[in-house]
Amino acid sequence: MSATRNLDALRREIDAIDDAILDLLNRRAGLVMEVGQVKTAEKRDFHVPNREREIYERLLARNAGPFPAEAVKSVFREIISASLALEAPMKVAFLGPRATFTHLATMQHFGLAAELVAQKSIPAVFEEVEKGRALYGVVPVENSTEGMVSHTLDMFMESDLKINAEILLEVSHDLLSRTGRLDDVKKVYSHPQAIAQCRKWLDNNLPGVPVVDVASTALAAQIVSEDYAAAAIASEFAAAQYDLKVVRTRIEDQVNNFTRFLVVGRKMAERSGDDKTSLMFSVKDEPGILYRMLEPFASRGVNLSKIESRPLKKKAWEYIFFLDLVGHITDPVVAEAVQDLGHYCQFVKILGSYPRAK
Ligand SMILES: O=C(O)C(=O)C[C@]1(C(=O)O)C=C[C@@H](O)C=C1
Repeated sequence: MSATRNLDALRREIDAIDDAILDLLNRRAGLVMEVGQVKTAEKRDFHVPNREREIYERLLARNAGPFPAEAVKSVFREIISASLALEAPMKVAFLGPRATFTHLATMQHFGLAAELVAQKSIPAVFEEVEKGRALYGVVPVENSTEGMVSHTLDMFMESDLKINAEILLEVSHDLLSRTGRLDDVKKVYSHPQAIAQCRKWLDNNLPGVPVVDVASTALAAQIVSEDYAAAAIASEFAAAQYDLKVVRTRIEDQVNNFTRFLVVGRKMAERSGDDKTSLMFSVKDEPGILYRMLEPFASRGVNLSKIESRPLKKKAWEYIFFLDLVGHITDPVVAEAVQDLGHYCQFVKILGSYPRAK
């Protein structure tokens, strides 16, 4: 006799476990609904990112496998997303159209039960949140295939929204078409940055085939859904959305291609213990100023993770700086350094302290 149990017996046991999981999920949902009533009575926020983080961290530390850590995170992200929707529906605006990488990043961060609303532009995403029609907005900020860093950074010059979180998404491009055959492709559509990221692959595999720039990878997929002789460079997710076949996967020239997105909201995020702070400022135009504006951070050992400059639109040759540092604005050394920086600046604006994405 074999030591392994037969398939029917194993499946019966799996069924019993699934029943127990489902019963527990419903018991959990009942408690969450009670939490919702308490929050309504006490006028508290329904969405509590710090509590969610605590749950993930506790479970990931507890998990001994073989169920993969990544799957623990995604299963519980959906459980919590659906639970929150039982308390109060949560609306999140993102830079659309649907099936862009921003859409993917938004789903990854908020789960599938949040109500995700596509917007036509970065200013429209900000406006939805400013007017209170959405609780959060998601926009690309760095190395993006959907939009430029500068558009998002410029928004903070006028807007008082705060950065609540950052999302890092590994961006991978597929070639998509109606037929799924490389020989049929007589034209390629995509966003200019996606095209740039797949340049070598295109030269080697589709030499001489015209490549057309469009506003987003999702729009490329939409166009191709009506043209049998064309292909789009877009995500695998766009293939499903626009009923396209995958001609080739992962056609980007560089692996490990990450795009960074920002989640903006009307309030400051709470401290998580491993945070980052973004700020913007403009300095007086005088000799040695660049050196002096970095000194308050260097002398206190505050780690700067990024600095960018943008021309001030109203005045030629004057610049605004965007700075990311490691730490929370309520950390004494960070607060002191920022206060010192203020002595050399026309203005300093804190854009938010938020958990560092891993
Ligand atoms: O603990 C809470 O405050 C809840 O609302 C419950 C819960 C959860 O499902 O665990 C749901 C949403 C919140 O963002 C955090 C946690």
